[in-house]
Amino acid sequence: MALLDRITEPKHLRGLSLRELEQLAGELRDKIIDTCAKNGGHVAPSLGVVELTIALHRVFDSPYDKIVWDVGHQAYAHKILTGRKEAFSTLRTLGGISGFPKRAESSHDVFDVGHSSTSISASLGMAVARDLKGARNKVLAVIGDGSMTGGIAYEALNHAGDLNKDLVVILNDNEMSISENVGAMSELLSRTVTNEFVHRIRKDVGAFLKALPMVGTSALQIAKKAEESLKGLFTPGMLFQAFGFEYIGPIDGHNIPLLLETLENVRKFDDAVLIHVVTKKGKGYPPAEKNPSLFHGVGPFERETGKVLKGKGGPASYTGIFGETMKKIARENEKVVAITAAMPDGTGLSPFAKEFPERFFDVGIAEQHAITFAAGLAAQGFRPVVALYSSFLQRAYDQVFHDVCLQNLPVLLAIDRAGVVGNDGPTHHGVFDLSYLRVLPGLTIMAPKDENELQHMLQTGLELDGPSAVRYPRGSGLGVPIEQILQPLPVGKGELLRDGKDAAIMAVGTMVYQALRAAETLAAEGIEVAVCNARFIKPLDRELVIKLAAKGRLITVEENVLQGGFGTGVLEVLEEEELTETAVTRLGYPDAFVEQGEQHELLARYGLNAEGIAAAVRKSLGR
Ligand SMILES: Cc1ncc(C[n+]2csc(CCOP(=O)(O)OP(=O)(O)O)c2C)c(N)n1
Ligand SMILES: CC(=O)[C@@H](O)[C@H](O)COP(=O)(O)O
Ligand SMILES: [Mg+2]
Repeated sequence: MALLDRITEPKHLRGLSLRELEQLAGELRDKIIDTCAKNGGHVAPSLGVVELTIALHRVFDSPYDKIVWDVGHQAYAHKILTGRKEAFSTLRTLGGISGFPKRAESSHDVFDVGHSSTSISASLGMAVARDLKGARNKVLAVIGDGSMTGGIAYEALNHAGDLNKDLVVILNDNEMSISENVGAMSELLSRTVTNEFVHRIRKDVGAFLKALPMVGTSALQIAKKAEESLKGLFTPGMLFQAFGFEYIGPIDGHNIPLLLETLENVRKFDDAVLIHVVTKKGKGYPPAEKNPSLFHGVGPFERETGKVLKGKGGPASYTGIFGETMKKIARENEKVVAITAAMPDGTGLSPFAKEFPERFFDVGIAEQHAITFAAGLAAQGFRPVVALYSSFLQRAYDQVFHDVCLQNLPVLLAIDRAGVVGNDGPTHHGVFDLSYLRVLPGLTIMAPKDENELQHMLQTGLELDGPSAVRYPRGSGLGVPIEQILQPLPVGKGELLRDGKDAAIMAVGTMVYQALRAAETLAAEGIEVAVCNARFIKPLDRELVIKLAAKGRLITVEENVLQGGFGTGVLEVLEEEELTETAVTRLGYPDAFVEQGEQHELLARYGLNAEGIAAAVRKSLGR
């Protein structure tokens, strides 16, 4: 019988020998690789923390002790060890278990995640709650080096240093974000990890600590002294000590005995402690070790070779076209600069970075800074393009309002992953941006019907005097021809793609071709429907709205929540024009968080495909 079959709760780990724990690590890796080969998933982050997860669950008493995972994309071993071994085969699928910790899924998932750098704040809150309740449980945050580039992590450290709570922060340092990690902090960490001198001293201190049968404050004091003895070097230890944390490390995060010993010791402290653990991203699966960026988050792949099964050969992705267009534009306009928040590959900017290294900026997982940094550049005459995922842009809402729109600065927001993203689920779906951006005065908002229009919209945004946003979806374009000359579009004008007397569909972005397909189906049934591509969510083409409203039945379609989105904008125009006779049906996402699943499954579920749109038109006509 596999060892894993004996572990239905973390407490079962306590009966295992060291050799068995190591065998268990192998079995966990096997299960993670097997499942992800079928379902896709965050393979490399999860493989890197298998030993750490075993050690955490062996030493601490989850869920009484609270383990807070940052981002949560590395928590697969945690899921398997906490009663979800069978359910793990449903990972990331519609109706299956989430790829991230989720409180609704298990009492061992103590905080919902998906966005980065929240773990120290959340665990500090839990530590304060514990003390207010007079409880004695431990609280642990596990945060990656990439997530330590996010400002909220330092806000939390700053606060924690002030409160001095019993709190453990485990810094899982694999020297990688999704791509290579960036920034001065990352350099400081890796300097320490690779510095021979520091290693030697720490080894000596480690041996000394082992020789003494002591725990608690005295051991910490020695660790502190060791840190202080590193004269002339500024170390992460000094930084974290300045924040009021005791610092332990760096230690090998794949060495189970060392992890157990360290965690056992730390369990007895009641101060704020940071343990710096060094791991290898993708550990134990050669394709992932060799290419940790690809295997950070990957679709289904062939287990034996690591070959990714789909994604090659079809139409270019919107992301790819965005990256290509950026290069084209930058060759013509030297004021154009590109900014990403730790997603150079995900946003398609890596080729731009290669061609224009001085005009490309990866700011780390720092969306707020990315926007204000862009505003500074724009204030000095540059044309910054900030490429962010829709869901992550939410982090920087005040910066878009205060630093960009209020000053009418010409920053272009390239909003990728707008609409449903698929298996990452509700933390990552980009279904709110039209609503939260539409309320900002002076912001021009566009959504292309296809990848060719995307490039023209980027050109349009860059020719405006004020701020603009272009939102486009995850995945392949439609395979339409890509025009070589970039044409700015007339601002605030939609295009009528098809006329029809019975009703009109006003669609934006990904919904335009679906609307056209719906109109074709309806035409075969004798229903004649007009279809327009709105192109601009703001400013809306009022003339077009008025013209189409005259047909008596208007159907708006968007890949956004209905509250405050494109359809709401159309209703506002009708109200302002007193065209209250027109029957309006709005299609979009409801006032609820959209679950995980394949994009096409989710679109079908919410009626946002040709069939759903056709059904809505029939209903509106009473057929
Ligand atoms: C606010 C936010 N921005 C961007 C991301 C995308 N993202 C997910 S994981 C990750 C890298 C995290 O690196 P690290 O914390 O070191 O974890 P590792 O994957 O290396 O284990 C990024 C940029 C995110 N989840 N949240
Ligand atoms: C965990 C995380 O936030 C990212 O890894 C995300 O899963 C990437 O998504 P894409 O695959 O859409 O780039
Ligand atoms: Mg990392």
